[in-house]
Amino acid sequence: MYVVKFGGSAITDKTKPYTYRRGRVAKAAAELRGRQAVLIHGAGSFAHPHVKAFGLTPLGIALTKASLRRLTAYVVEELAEAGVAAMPVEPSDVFWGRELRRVEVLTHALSHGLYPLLHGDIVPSDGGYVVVSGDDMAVEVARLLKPRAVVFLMDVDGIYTAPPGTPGAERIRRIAPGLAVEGAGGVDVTGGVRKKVESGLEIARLGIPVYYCHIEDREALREALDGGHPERCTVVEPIQ
Ligand SMILES: Nc1ncnc2c1ncn2[C@@H]1O[C@H](COP(=O)(O)OP(=O)(O)OP(=O)(O)O)[C@@H](O)[C@H]1O
Ligand SMILES: C=C(C)CCOP(=O)(O)O
Repeated sequence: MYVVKFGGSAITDKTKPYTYRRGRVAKAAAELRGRQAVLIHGAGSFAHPHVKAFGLTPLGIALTKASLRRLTAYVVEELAEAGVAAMPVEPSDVFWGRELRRVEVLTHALSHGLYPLLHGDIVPSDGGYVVVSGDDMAVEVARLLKPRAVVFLMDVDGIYTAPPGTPGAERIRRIAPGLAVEGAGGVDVTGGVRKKVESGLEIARLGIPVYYCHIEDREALREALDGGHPERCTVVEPIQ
């Protein structure tokens, strides 16, 4: 069993509200057929701009949820066309803050041949409502279900020392504890690449390998899922 997160930067254009990048999920889905996986999609330009503009006000929450439902529908339809039957799981039904309280909803779907699909969202918590990133969800699902690997699919081929394309930015092959990087794609309210690296290290501390790969690089994804060492992804080796 695997956990795969389709990053918001990979499936939407985070510089323009509501821009779904059709075709990208399908490419990755081709490598998921025949394997068990919990899927997560990022919020991208369907939710980060709402949270930034309206915060966690009642109207902000309502608008964010509405636009995430649209994005989830696009992802589920595209997965289905590619032969991957996803079961969208409403995060606020199973999470309380960062805690996944109803993991059986995911395992039930897996045992019925479905791919449970979560997404970064606003969920209830002790203090009211909080934003929980899909990256945090990947950590929590990994903690409870101990997948063989966790893969973060991005619109770049891994984690860089500085925003890709800036002078001197280099791709990091292996992430070691203590690494601090900054950056994000477009509008982002959940910590961008720093959060993604922190989440990867948390997962590696559970003894699970983590890969950051380009969503369009099918070969690299296949290698990661097969337990290989894809040259074209950034890797976090399990920390024992
Ligand atoms: N140091 C860096 N390493 C890798 N990517 C970076 C870096 N700095 C900026 N980026 C940009 O960050 C984006 C990926 O991070 P982001 O936080 O947007 O993740 P995501 O998971 O794809 O999005 P979401 O949070 O919406 O799910 C890419 O568009 C990439 O170009
Ligand atoms: C902005 C919201 C509501 C969730 C963010 O989730 P992410 O895109 O996975 O970081």
